[in-house]
Amino acid sequence: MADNILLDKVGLRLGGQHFRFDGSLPGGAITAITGPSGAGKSTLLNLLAGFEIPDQGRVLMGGTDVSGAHPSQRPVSLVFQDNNLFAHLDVFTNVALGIHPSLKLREADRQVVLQALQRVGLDGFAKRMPGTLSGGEKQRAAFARALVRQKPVLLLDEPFAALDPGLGISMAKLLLELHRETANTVIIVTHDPQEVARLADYAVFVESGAITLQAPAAEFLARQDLPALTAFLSG
Ligand SMILES: Nc1ncnc2c1ncn2[C@@H]1O[C@H](COP(=O)(O)OP(=O)(O)OP(=O)(O)O)[C@@H](O)[C@H]1O
Repeated sequence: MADNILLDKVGLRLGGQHFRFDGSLPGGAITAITGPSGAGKSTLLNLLAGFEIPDQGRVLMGGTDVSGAHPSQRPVSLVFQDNNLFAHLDVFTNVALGIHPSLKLREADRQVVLQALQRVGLDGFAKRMPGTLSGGEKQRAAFARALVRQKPVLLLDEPFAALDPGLGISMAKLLLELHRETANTVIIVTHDPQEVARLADYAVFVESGAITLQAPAAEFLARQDLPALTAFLSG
């Protein structure tokens, strides 16, 4: 299950921006990606998800080169800050899309969806439409869909940023619980140093389109030699 991720001299140009990512993210751990606004955190996640394809270098997951692979062919599931759900489909269907994009579900699949909803505390929400859910409930539904996909790598782009702090903390707890059960590889982009402390085993700092530090979370949070990191940590 534990897929480590290797960014092997990945180069990408987007408009006037040039990104160069070189590093490795440990399998089976929670890695936080942090850094100043506009540094390239989402771009790094998009390279992992397959929404961006490198101009140079390679992306490896569990030893397999996925550099040119379509998002659906990668061992990843995704949870973003918002826009995770299709507004015209009920919660059950949104989650079921994680199993089969065609929605051809067997009875066993239906049970898996219902169990995932129960797991994230959305028992009884199957028929609700996304527009009737709170922000936290929408995020729970997105987690349920990521759960049923059962992919070894979970990518999250600021999944709690739009939630109020209390809800963000309870969602982070849910993420930790799910991670302990599955021992999957979790990569989470966050602006919040407290979230790094709360969640991450390992952390990566991105500055001006490159990784400038990668370290175990405790070491990362104690580093005082990178001015941009010091600024980030002091909020
Ligand atoms: N498709 C694109 N074309 C041109 N420039 C882009 C494109 N995508 C991203 N950029 C630029 O690349 C830089 C990095 O963007 P990215 O979204 O990865 O940063 P970020 O670290 O996630 O920022 P934030 O914390 O503000 O979300 C930004 O300056 C952005 O404007």
